[in-house]
Amino acid sequence: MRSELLKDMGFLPTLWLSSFHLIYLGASTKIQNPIINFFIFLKVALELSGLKGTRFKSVKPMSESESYYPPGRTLSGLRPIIKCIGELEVAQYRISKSAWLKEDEDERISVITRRINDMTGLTMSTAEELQVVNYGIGGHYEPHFDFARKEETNAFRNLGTGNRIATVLFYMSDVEQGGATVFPVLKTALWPKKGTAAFWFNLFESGHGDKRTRHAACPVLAGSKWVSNKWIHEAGQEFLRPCLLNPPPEDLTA
Ligand SMILES: O=C(O)CCC(=O)C(=O)O
Ligand SMILES: [Fe+2]
Repeated sequence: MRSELLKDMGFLPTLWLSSFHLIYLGASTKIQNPIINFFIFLKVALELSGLKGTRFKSVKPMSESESYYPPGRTLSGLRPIIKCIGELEVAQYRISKSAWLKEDEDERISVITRRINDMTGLTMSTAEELQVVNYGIGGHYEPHFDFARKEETNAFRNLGTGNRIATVLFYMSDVEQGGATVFPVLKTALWPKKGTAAFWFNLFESGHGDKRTRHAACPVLAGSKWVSNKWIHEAGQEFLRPCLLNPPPEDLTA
């Protein structure tokens, strides 16, 4: 049925087959209509790409030194995360620049949020702000989970909205070489392509973290990589993605 529909739409089959990455993990999803959701997905992803270059109030330009390495430190062993708000954070696990874009800052951000709600069927009322990330050459993010694991009892506590139930990752640019998002357990690589996006549930319906969602951003070898993340939280999803009492197999949880 889907392929018949796509044939009628002419240009879509290639996009659907080669550019659109949608990962479904867990027993079920509330994405009922893949065709409609595909259009919304594509539209949001393209709109996001169009945001590049926009000046946002909360995003202060970085000085030359901030956009490189912290003064007085050597390259060895230091991997700074450079935040566009001008703060610099040194981390062992990633090199990137990031900014959080507020709803009320630009009409396009709230439109995008509404579309993410349309395409996932999940409420955005407890979601985090949109995070835009840029990786230069060598920029990467080591394997991690987006959700807080059992032992990380304090993570997201200040938000009061539970764990990160799902992730939407938009690719806002192509990358000349490198920069794939890899899911080692799933043996899956998503190659960044402007206007595409990935969606996955981080948590099972029981609320347990899904180990299979472990992922990493491979180093950018040539070019520059732009992505944005929308992290959707548990609170408010009770009737949209009802809980299951049965826990998943222990070896799948983290
Ligand atoms: O840049 C990517 O491909 C993945 C980013 C990511 O996993 C994250 O920001 O949590
Ligand atoms: Fe991630």
